[in-house]
Amino acid sequence: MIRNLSLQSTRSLRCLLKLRVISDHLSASRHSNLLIPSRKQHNKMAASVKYLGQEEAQNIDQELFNEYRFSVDQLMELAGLSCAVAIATCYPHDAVKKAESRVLVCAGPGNNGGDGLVCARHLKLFGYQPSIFYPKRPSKPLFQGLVTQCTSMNIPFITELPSPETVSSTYGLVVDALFGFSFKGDVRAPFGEVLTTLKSLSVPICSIDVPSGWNVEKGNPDGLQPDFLISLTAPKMCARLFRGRYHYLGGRFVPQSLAEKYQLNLPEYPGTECIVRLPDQS
Ligand SMILES: NC(=O)C1=CN([C@@H]2O[C@H](COP(=O)(O)OP(=O)(O)OC[C@H]3O[C@@H](n4cnc5c(N)ncnc54)[C@H](OP(=O)(O)O)[C@@H]3O)[C@@H](O)[C@H]2O)[C@@H](O)CC1
Ligand SMILES: [K+]
Repeated sequence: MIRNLSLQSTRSLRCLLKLRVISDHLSASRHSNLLIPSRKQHNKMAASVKYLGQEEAQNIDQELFNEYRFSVDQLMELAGLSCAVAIATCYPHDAVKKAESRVLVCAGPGNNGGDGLVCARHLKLFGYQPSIFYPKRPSKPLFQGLVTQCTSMNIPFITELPSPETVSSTYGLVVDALFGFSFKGDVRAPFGEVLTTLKSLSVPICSIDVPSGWNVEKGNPDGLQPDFLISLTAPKMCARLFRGRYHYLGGRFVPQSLAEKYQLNLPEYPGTECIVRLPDQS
């Protein structure tokens, strides 16, 4: 009798889990049925897409700039746009709980932060109400230009990061653009407390390229646990430990010869889309 019961309960648990996966796909694909690869494609991607080490990611970065002569601005614009498209796909206006779809973008001192500024600008154009927290700004013209563009589009910059409770009650979504694949060692001020605040939020966190504060290869079990991750160019090794709901690939700018040289085995992007969903790692 007990055996039957437990058998039944495992069966019903399994079908509940299946329903959950289907409903997740349906809710995300409600706005983007093109972006959810079939189960077959999923399996193919899971099997073959390459997860990059930190040095490899930096080498590809350098090759894009030095061999292929891309400018940082070009890649950052494409990367930031893909972040905004993926976020809008997964968190359409009605899903961003707070009134006027308020989003807080936390930008760091490097190019990951630059992606965040570009993402904020595109989210504004998509009808979201982004604000930006940008505590440490590089003095380079690229970043000054990005700040000017945001300011001229009435995207406010906040100078202090409020308490987790205030952030969670003011914004429906937080974009983590603090650190990407060049994060190294223990987090240095002023970003330690920023990460502590982000870890205590009760609203979804969308991480760009790498969940900030994670070791790019080994991850960080005590670190941020974002709901959403968009890997740029190709996923980093730590992305294998991502357990949120949405994992996307963006930054559709990799020349075939470079993809072949590093055997990236990137999945196909559907049609003209600038993002593609990657399979869950669970
Ligand atoms: N290549 C591509 O395909 C593309 C790459 N793109 C984007 O570039 C990102 C990589 O950008 P990135 O190299 O500027 O490094 P990033 O991760 O932003 O951080 C560097 C900054 O963080 C700081 N810092 C580091 N460790 C720290 C710590 N423990 N505690 C505190 N601070 C720390 C470090 O300071 P430093 O060590 O130099 O003093 C430096 O200021 C990549 O993830 C992607 O998002 C896209 O734009 C386009 C396509
Ligand atoms: K990040």
